[in-house]
Amino acid sequence: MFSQLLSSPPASSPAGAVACRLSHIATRPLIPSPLPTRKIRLNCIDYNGSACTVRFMNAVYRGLSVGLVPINQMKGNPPGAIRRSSSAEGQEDSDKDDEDITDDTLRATIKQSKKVLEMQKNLLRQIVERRKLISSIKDDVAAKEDETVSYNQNESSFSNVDIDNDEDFDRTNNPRSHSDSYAQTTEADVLDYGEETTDRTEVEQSVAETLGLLREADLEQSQPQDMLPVTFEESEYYTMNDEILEVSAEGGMQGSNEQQEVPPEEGILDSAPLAGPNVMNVIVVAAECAPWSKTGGLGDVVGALPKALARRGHRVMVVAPRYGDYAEPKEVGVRKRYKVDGQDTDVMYYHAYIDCVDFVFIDSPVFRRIGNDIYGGNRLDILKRMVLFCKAAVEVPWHVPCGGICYGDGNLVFVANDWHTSLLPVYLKAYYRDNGLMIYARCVLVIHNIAHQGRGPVDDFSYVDLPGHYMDFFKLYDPVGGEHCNIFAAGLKAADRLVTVSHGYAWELKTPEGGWGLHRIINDNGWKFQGIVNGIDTRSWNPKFDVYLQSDGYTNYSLETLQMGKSQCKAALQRELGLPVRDNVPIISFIGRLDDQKGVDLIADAMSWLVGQDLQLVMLGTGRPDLEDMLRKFESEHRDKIRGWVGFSVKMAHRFTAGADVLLMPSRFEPCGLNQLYAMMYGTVPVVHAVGGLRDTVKQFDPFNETGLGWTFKRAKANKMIEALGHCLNTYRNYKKSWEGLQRRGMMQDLSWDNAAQSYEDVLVAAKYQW
Ligand SMILES: Nc1ncnc2c1ncn2[C@@H]1O[C@H](COP(=O)(O)OP(=O)(O)O[C@H]2O[C@H](CO)[C@@H](O)[C@H](O)[C@H]2O)[C@@H](O)[C@H]1O
Repeated sequence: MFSQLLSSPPASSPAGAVACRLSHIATRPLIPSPLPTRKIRLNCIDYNGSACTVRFMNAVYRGLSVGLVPINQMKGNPPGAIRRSSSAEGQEDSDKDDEDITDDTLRATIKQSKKVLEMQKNLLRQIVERRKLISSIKDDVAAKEDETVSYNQNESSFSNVDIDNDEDFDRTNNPRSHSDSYAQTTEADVLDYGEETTDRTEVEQSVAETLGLLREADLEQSQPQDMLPVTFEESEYYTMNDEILEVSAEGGMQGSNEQQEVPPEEGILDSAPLAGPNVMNVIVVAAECAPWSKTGGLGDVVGALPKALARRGHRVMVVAPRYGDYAEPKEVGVRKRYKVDGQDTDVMYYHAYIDCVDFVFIDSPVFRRIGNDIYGGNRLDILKRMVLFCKAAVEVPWHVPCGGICYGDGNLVFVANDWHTSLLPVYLKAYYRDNGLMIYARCVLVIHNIAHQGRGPVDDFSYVDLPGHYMDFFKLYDPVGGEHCNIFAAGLKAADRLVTVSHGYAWELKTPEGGWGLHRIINDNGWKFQGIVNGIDTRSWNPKFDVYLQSDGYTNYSLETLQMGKSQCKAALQRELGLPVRDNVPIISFIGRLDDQKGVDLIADAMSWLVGQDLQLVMLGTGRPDLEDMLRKFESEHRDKIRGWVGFSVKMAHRFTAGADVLLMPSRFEPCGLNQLYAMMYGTVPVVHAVGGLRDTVKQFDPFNETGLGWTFKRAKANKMIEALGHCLNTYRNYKKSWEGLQRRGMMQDLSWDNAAQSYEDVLVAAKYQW
């Protein structure tokens, strides 16, 4: 099929660049026939050195390259019919067309193509400008609408403020508002050019689609049902007049001197796919995905890693439950039925395409209205939800057409996350691969936190709906739980590869203390296990672009404006929390789930020392009721120094990070930790327990060599934490230059997901070729 067209062009072929550039197409799954296409013409040179008009057949639509076929061979031929078709008729047509093409035609063609490219360049510039404009207008509007809880010392305490999850996510719309603004930009652009010729509109639309700008709804409105949008690949090479021009999706032709001030990581490729021939279909499956659903770091990872994989050229989908009425995802009109505990349960699918990633949400009554309590309910309720979710998720590549075409099961790797989706690799094996289906699909399982495993009595096995011999995957004995059914254990055994979120945690997981009963299984599967340190979403967690710093006296800042910007944010935070506004008092912050893991009790143990210092302590968290009460109590006892914000507020998490001088993370264990990474990005110096990912990411400050990023303490004990904090405060107060050095080194790191995505790609490739 297309591989015949695209592989091994004659060495002399001027079209070699086109062909080689698109060679990864051959590795993609087969596409359904008849292939829905929409005509867009690109004049270029074929393998024989002749001019030809090529037509993208839904080509590279939404990251999936499905074909590049010379238009003169499309006439009457199915997609598989290619230039060197053995069909006599095809050969005749082809020869005749070749003869018709003269040098003049070629010159005219090249001229026309140049015009088209110039037009694209202009359009791209306009899109970038409009997107900036619209998103700044939207941010202003959002900022005005944003509920601000102004603190009144005489009235209420912050510790009484519980932030409603949904409400907060509504206010946390920023990643989504970007996508909205894309969509609006596109609408505006399309309107502007509404009077133009069809050809031009097609090109513009394709460019807009390249940028991920068109929403599903836009496409439905603007095109006949049977025509799918076409697009140039995010960044494509065209051979023109022996020149290779690279069209950058961001700012027109590469090499242009224009400097655009836009947030990084917009999910838009500005170069050829970095993954090269390793381009794959990747489906990330998780119980939460920010900004739609988030209880902690898992949501952040699932919201960001897929975009980084997409930037490398992979076709990437995220599958998560639909907990609420999300604005962007639209129903795809597919309904499927799965058995859970003997009962038929219907699911529907919602889809949105944002930042080059397909987000698919599985809708069922069991997921609705639990957005504020994703892991709530009794053990069996949660288990049944996860059975349904995993059964549905594993079939998504067959049932959910993303951009009109299902992913299919070829060249496919699932990435499951934590125990909630550990049934996925088991189902993939038991239902499909054991039966000769989906034999090329693989599953990588990522461990974000081994403390939660989906443990239950052995009888729980009856709910997972698997053949009896699979019991061995689940049955586990350990001194704590006795003989029990362990969902995570089954996933670890069945997955093709295992990843955890830092090197330190990878090591800890192999120990009895760190493996929480699963260390033996992890050791047995050590050959397929490795650590990859998380990255961060440097668009939403970036002091330069942070939308939560654009109102209430906060300000965006960067390395260049660090001192002024940060002290303005500090003053704004003190004002917002009703603390004395003083620039020279250090603010220490804590953000996190209030549970054993995060070591908030160490802060309690150190309270008398803390309140004896000239400092301000601000804590944001939700979780165990006794720890929530503790926060409230600290605040009421030390109103001049301490604020304990009980609730989940993404806005306040950003503002704490920007306004504080120090982030305290006394976690007992920490697989990776994202808050310390966010803190460093904002010039906030971390003081952490040297464990798991915290040890990997926070290098101890060395005052003699002026190196390091913060302070670490080796044991999770209050006195050790106090010691580290003491050094930290001494440096803050007496060694301003060293302090600034710490801040700057933290901010200058590349903490983006791009590095981690590359390592994930290696794992995906290893899984793909593993039998
Ligand atoms: N009250 C609150 N209001 C608003 N935001 C709040 C909040 N409490 C926490 N958050 C946010 O939730 C996230 C927490 O992420 P972490 O990685 O620090 O921990 P978590 O234990 O949830 O994640 C697990 O998975 C991640 C991802 O792999 C690992 O980094 C980590 O070590 C592991 O325990 C951050 O974005 C933080 O700002």
